[in-house]
Amino acid sequence: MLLQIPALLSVTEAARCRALLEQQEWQDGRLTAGHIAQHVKTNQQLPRDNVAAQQVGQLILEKLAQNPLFMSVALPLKVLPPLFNRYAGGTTYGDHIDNAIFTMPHTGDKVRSDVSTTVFLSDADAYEGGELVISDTYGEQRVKLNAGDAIVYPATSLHRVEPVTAGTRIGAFFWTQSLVASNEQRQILYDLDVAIQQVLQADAKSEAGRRLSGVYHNLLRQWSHT
Ligand SMILES: O=C(O)CCC(=O)C(=O)O
Ligand SMILES: [Fe+2]
Repeated sequence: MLLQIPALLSVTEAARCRALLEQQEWQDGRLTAGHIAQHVKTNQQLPRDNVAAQQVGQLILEKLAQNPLFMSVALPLKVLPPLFNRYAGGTTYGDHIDNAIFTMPHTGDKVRSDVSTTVFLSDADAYEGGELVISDTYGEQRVKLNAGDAIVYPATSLHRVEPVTAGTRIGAFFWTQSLVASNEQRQILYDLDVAIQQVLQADAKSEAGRRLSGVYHNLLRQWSHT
């Protein structure tokens, strides 16, 4: 399931992050690409030890932790610190599937990528092209969001970023290991959560809401791994 998270960062926050990141020294994205990505990746990235990138990454992690939509759809167990990329002058990232296992900086903890996220930091009208094209069970979804908005999608999906033919696209991207590895089970839990919130908004003391909430937690107990 693809889910948009509107205004994960405010327009002002996104502009401030973008201004800071623009001044940094960007590297060839191929440096961090695996064998297959080497051939399809021409974008740029900031190195993990870039201090400005770490600061913006920290802000994004704090915003995620306060975002009910992200918590509900991703059910995060471990979130890798965000990385940053830049596309301009026709650069692109062709079709690929993300690596399954990453290493958490500092701790060396292994993280399985269940959920992929891109946070758009450039305004959609600031560049041409640059759509994130994600293949899911219903076909190709073309995603191009405003600065501060994020898209969450299953890490199992084939995806690419179309060449940016004018202007510059800067974004953050990162992977999350979910408490629930299965896309299908996460989708069921998300739909159930949305329904429960609707029932409880209409009637905070709803008996049905209380029972459904119990079902949610009992399913999560069965399906989660920590
Ligand atoms: O730039 C994006 O939106 C996605 C980047 C991406 O797919 C990756 O780095 O694996
Ligand atoms: Fe990717």
